[in-house]
Amino acid sequence: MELLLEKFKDQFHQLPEYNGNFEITEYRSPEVLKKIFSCIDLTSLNSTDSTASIEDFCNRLNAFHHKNPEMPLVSAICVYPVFAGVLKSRLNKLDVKRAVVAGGFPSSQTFLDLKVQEIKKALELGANEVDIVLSVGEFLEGNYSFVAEEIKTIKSVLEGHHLKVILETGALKNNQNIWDAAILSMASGADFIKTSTGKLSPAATPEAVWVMSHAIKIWHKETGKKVGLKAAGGISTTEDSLLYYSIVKNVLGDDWLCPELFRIGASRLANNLLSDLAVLEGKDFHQPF
Ligand SMILES: O=C[C@H](O)COP(=O)(O)O
Repeated sequence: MELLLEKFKDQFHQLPEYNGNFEITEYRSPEVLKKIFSCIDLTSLNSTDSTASIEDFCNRLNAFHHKNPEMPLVSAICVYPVFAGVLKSRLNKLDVKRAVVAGGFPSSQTFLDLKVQEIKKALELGANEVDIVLSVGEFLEGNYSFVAEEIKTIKSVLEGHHLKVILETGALKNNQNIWDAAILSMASGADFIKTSTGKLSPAATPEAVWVMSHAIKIWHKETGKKVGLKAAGGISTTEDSLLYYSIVKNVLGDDWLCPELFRIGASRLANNLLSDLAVLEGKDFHQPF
């Protein structure tokens, strides 16, 4: 793994300076807002979540789509693993992914066999996407092979379902580490790389997403593989989401702007997008989420 990271270091040093100049006003249209809505992993990750509250969450999604069939579906509902069965039973009529955060989320500080057991159990209950957190402490110590082996082991039990690896960019200290964590995760089988758990500050930042987008671009150039990007944590306004949309569009291009390759994980964004869409289209969505 060290050799691989070394090989990609040169490309990191050749990145242009990050200047933060990403246009968003030109993208503020119903079409783009709907596209972003379709890329949301609608998230509920609260200590207070319960079977009843997640059932209610699913019922609200079902009711919203029943009332607004012209609206795209969100990409996924993302919950704790213990609720995977609720998603399976309550969302069986909607074509949305059933995502769980697993593997000792959000710290990742537990034994690999327990991580695997938790994930297998969630899959049995009906999860079909899994978000895990990279072992940040071991990564910062330079134990790259250990971190990579964990990800590979988890990927091997997923039966082809998508694995999203959370880098927890806010804990990685600098862009070189973000780049290395992105390359390590992609080399170990991540289908998506994701910025943050949302449980630590800073969460997603435009600069981290810019670095990760470039890593994905280089990885695609070198290997031919398209890895997705998920920005998550603290993204709540339409403006925030347009900024991430703009960064991905500028670095990776339109090909990446689809639910297969771009996600925004958020617990508060959907309502705000819908109320801005309501203003643009003269509708009323009643803040359903
Ligand atoms: O994975 C998703 C994040 O935990 C969501 O964070 P958020 O609650 O700040 O939107």
